[in-house]
Amino acid sequence: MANLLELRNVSKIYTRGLTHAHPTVALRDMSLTLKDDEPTILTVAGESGSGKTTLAMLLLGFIDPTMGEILYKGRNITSLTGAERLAYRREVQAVFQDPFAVFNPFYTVDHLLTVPIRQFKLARSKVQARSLMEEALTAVGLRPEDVLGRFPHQLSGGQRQRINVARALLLRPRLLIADEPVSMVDASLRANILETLRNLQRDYGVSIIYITHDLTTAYHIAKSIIVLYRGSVMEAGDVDAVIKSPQHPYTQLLVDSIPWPNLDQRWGEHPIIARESGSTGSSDACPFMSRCPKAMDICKARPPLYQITASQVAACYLYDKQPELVAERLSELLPA
Ligand SMILES: Nc1ncnc2c1ncn2[C@@H]1O[C@H](COP(=O)(O)OP(=O)(O)OP(=O)(O)O)[C@@H](O)[C@H]1O
Repeated sequence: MANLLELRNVSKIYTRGLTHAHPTVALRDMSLTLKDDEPTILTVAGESGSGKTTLAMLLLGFIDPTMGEILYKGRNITSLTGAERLAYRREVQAVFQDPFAVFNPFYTVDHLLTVPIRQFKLARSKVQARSLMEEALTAVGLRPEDVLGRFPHQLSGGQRQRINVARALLLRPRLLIADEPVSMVDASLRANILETLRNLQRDYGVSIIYITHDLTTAYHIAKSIIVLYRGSVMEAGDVDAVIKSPQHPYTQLLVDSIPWPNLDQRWGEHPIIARESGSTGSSDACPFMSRCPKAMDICKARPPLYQITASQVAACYLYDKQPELVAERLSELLPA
C-alpha cells in the first residue's frame, strides 16, 4: 500500500529577481513518511526562520520544491491530474496561526462553512448542509446554536480557531497541516484546541502535521517530532525520546529553553529558569501545581494536555498570592 505522504529529499531554495541572486535555502534535503493506515500526529518544531512555513506551503501545493519530490498516496503532487488535484485539495486541509485572518467580517459563520460544502458538493439539500455543519461543529466541541448565525467579531479567538478546524473537518480530510494553530489563542484555550486536534486524529483517522516553535505543546500532542534548524533536520524520532534525551545540541538548547518558572522568583526580577532536565511537564514536575494539592487532584483527573493550562493558571494566581483561587478557577476552566 502506498504511503499517505512521502517527502523524498525535498529542498526549497528561494532566489530574488531575474539573476536569482542571494539564494536562501529554506528547506534542505528533507525526507519523511506518513503511513496511510496509521493516522498519527507529527510535530515539526523549530525556531523562527527554520523553514516550518515553507514546509506547510510545499505540502499544500502553494509552492513547488526546488529539488526532490512530494508524493501523496504515491503520486507526485506537482503532476496530479484534474480529478486527483481536486481530491488532494479536499483531503489535505490546513489550519493557520491567525484565527481572524480567514474570516470575512461581513459574513456569518454559516457562510464560512457553506462555501466548502457548496464547492465540493458535499450536500444535496439545505437540510443536509445544516446537519453537516452541526456535526462538524459538535466534533470540535462547539455548540452549533452558540455559533451559527454569528459574525466573527461576536466570537472568541478560541471559538474562531475551532470553527477553522470544523471547516477543515467538513471535507473529511486525511491530512491536516496545522501551522502554529494555538500561538495566537489565549493560553487558557490552547489545551482545548490541541485536544480537539487530538480527537480528530483518534476519532476521524486524520493525520496531522503540527507545526510549532513550542516544544511544550509538541510534547503533549504529538507521537513523533522533527526538529528543524535553518532548513535542515537536526533530529527526528519519537517525541518522548527526543524531548527527554535530545541527542543534538540544538535540540538540547530548545528543550532547555522551555520556560519553567520558579515560584520563589517574581516575574521581571530574575530570568525565568530552564526546566530541570528530565522532567516532562507533568503536574508533578510543575512547581506551581505542587503547591496546590487540591488543584493537583483536579488536574490529575484530566488528560495530561490540560496540565499546560493548569500550570499557567496556577502561576497567575500564586504570583498574586491567591492560592485558594487556583482550584476554583481550574474547575471552571477544565472540562470534567
Ligand atoms: N518568499 C520568500 N522569498 C525569499 N525568502 C523567503 C521566502 N519565504 C521565506 N523565506 C526565507 O526562508 C527561510 C525560512 O522561512 P519560513 O517562513 O519557512 O520559516 P519559519 O520557520 O516558518 O519562520 P517563522 O516561525 O518566523 O514563521 C527564512 O530565512 C525566510 O527569510
